Amino acid sequence: MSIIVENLTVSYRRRPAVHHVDITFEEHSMWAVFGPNGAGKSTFLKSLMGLQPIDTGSIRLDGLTRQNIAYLPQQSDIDRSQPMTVFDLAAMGLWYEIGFFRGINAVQKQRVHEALERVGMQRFADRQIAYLSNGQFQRVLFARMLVQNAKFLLLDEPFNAVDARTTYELLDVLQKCHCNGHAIIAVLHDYEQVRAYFPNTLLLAREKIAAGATETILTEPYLAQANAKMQQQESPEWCAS
Ligand SMILES: Nc1ncnc2c1ncn2[C@@H]1O[C@H](COP(=O)(O)OP(=O)(O)OP(=O)(O)O)[C@@H](O)[C@H]1O
Repeated sequence: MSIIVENLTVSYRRRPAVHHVDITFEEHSMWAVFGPNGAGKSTFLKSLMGLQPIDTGSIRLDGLTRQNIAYLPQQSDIDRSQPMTVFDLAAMGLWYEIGFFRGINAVQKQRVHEALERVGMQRFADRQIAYLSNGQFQRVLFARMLVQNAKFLLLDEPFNAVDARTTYELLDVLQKCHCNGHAIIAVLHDYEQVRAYFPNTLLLAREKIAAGATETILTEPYLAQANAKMQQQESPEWCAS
């Protein structure tokens, strides 16, 4: 089982945000996607999910269906004002199994409660999501992702605007998912988190700068190369090819 990305280019108004990227994500792997601001990290993740049209190249799901990939978008992409309880939001992880209109059975209900338990939100099951803190809301989004029970978990800046304790506990949840055989691909900004928790890193600066074992990728020469590449691409002379 793998996600195979070949020669991927994704543009906004003909300007590439992701440029000729090749990489394969194998099952059971744990990857950080790291790079400067505007490096195309979120765009890359959205294109893996089929949420962003691609210009060239391909994304092949080998031995996987879309149902096997769960996606946790940035909090800013989610409308929190709608009336919905914590339980209902977590239960949306069952969508691939039941669609919008069927009710959930006792076993599925139990799965939702277990997922809420794993992220420390079981006692808030009946609370409206509008009343949650950022950290609590992120815990519920993690529960929704756990309920889906997908083979690959894709997360876009999951710890942005989240308190330190929640970040630590959710990193622990991710590590357990990895130990239980799930593959994880997360866009992250925090160098120390990547070094401490993620065995592999894809370093992006619109192009792939490097990919592989984190200790060999998050090094001064590669990081400098990523920054230089971004500056070069910001210049008016840079012409995508
Ligand atoms: N919807 C959009 N329309 C036009 N341009 C966009 C859009 N989304 C992103 N971009 C541009 O594409 C480039 C890559 O953006 P993206 O958000 O993928 O990068 P990122 O690495 O996730 O950035 P950050 O770390 O700042 O969140 C940036 O130059 C950004 O301005």
